[in-house]
Amino acid sequence: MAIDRTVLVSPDAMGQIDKAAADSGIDSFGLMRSAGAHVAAVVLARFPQAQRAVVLCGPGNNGGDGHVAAKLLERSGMEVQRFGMEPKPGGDAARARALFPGDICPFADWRPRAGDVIVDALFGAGLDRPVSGDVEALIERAGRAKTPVVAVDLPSGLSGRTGEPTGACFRALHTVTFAALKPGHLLMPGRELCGEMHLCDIGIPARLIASDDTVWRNHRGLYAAHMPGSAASQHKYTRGHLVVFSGPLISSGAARLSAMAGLRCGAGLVTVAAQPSAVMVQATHLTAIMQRAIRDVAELTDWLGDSRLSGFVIGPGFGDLEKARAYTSLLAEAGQPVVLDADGLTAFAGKTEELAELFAGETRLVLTPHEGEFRRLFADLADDVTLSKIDRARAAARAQNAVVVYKGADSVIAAPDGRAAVNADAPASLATAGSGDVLAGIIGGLLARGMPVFEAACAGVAMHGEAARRAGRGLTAEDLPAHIPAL
Ligand SMILES: NC(=O)C1=CN([C@@H]2O[C@H](COP(=O)(O)OP(=O)(O)OC[C@H]3O[C@@H](n4cnc5c(N)ncnc54)[C@H](O)[C@@H]3O)[C@@H](O)[C@H]2O)[C@H](O)CC1
Ligand SMILES: [K+]
Repeated sequence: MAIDRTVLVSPDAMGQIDKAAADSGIDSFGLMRSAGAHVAAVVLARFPQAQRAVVLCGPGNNGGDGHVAAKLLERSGMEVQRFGMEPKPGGDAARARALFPGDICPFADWRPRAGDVIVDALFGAGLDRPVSGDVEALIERAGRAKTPVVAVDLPSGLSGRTGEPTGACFRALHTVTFAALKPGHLLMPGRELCGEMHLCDIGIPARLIASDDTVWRNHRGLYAAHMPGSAASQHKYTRGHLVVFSGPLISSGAARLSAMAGLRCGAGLVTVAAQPSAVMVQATHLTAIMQRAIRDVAELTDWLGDSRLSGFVIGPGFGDLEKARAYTSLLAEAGQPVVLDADGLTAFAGKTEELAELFAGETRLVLTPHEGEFRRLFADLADDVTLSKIDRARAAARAQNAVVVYKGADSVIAAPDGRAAVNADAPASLATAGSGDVLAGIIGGLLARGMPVFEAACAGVAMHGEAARRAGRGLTAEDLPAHIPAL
C-alpha cells in the first residue's frame, strides 16, 4: 500500500508507533537500515557532484540513521567523514555505529570545503532542548560556507511538534523523513527550514500509523464527499441564500469581495445587507448580487424572519464594532451558519465567553482570524510558547464551539471535536489586501449551500489557494472570485 501523505504524526506519537511496530515483531534495526538507505539515496541523487559527505551524528537513533547512511555513502565511493558523538550504548544506533568503525571527530574539527554536503543526523524526533554551543557554532559555519544540508527526519534544532526552532537550527535543502510527515514539516517556519521533503516508506505498516489524535494535511479526502451537488435541476433556493454585511461607504468593497466569492461558490442567491450610507455605492457596483438596506437591529430582526436565508458573513470592512456584536447575536438566534471575520472578530476581543454562549449547541460558527486577530481574541493561547499553531487553533475551537481557520502561510483549520488540518500549499501571492474577505465569502457560500462546517472550512481554504494558483502571479483579491474552481 502506498504511503499516506496526508496524515501528520507528532514525534511523540511516532515514538509510540515505533514501539507498536517493534511489539508486532518488526525488526527496529531493519527500520533504521531502511531509513539510512533512503538518506544515502537522496544524497547521491541530489548531489551527484559532491566530493565529501560530512555526516553529523547525534547520540540517539537519528545519529544511528546517520551511521547507516555514512557507511552506504562510503561504499558508493564518496569520501565520508563523521563528526559528533558516540551513540548511547546498547541500542540500534550503537549497532549501526559498530557496522562502520572509524573516527567520529569533534564538531570544531570540520573545515568546510567546496564539494561538501552535510548529512544532518544530530537530532530528530528526540530533540528536547536548544542545541549546545558547539552545534550552534557549526550551524553558523555551515551557513557562512553555504554548505548544502540534507536533514535526517528534521533539521536539527527544529521541533517536529511545533515547527518552531528550539534555538539555533539547520536550514536544509532536503529533509528525508520516514513513515509519516510530522506537524513541524508543514507548520512555519519549519516548512521553510526543511527545504524539499522526501517522505519514505521504511516498512512501518499503515495500520499502525493512524491514531485518534490524527492531524491531517488539508486535502480533498477531508471534504470531497460533502461538496454540495450542482445538478442543473436544483431550484435556486436549494442552493442557498448567502447574506454578506457591508460596512460604511468608505470600506464597502470588502463585502463585495466576500459576496462575489460566495456567488462563485454556487450559492443560489447572495444579498449584500448594506448600511444606509453604503447603499448607493453598492448599487452602482452590484449586478448579480442583490442588495438590501439594513439600518439597525430592528430592521435586521424583521428580515431574519425569512427562513430561506441560509448563511451569513459578517465582519469584512464592517467598522462599527458595537453594531457587529449586536448583529451577530441576532444571527446566532437565527440558527444558521455564520462566518465571523475581520471587524466581526475584533468586536469580540475581551468578549469571547459571550460569543461562545451565543453559539452554544450544534457548531455553526466559523472564525477566520489571521495572526493579529487571533492574538486579540486569544492572547493567552497566542503567548503560550509551549503550544503549536495546531494546539492553539484546537483550543480556541473548543472554547468557542466554533470551527477556527487560523490563517497564515500554514493555515490551520480546527473543529471543537479535535479534528484539525494544516493547509500547506497556498501560494505566497495570497498574502494580498482583500484576500481574507474572499476566503470568508467562499466559506460562507459553501455553508449557505448546506455543507457541514468543518468540511466547508477545509474546502474553502483549499479552493482559495487553488484560485490563487489559477490567477497566477501579480494577482489582486478582485481577481480571485473568477478563478474559484467549479464545484
Ligand atoms: N519510525 C521512524 O520514524 C524511525 C525513526 N528513526 C530515527 O530515530 C529518530 C528518533 O530517535 P531518538 O533516539 O528517539 O531521538 P534523537 O536521535 O532525535 O535524539 C535523542 C537523544 O538526543 C538527546 N538530545 C535531545 N535534544 C538534545 C540537545 N538539544 N542537545 C543535546 N542532546 C539532545 C536526547 O537526550 C537523546 O539522548 C528519528 O528522528 C529518526 O531519525 C529510526 O532510525 C527508524 C524508525
Ligand atoms: K536531523
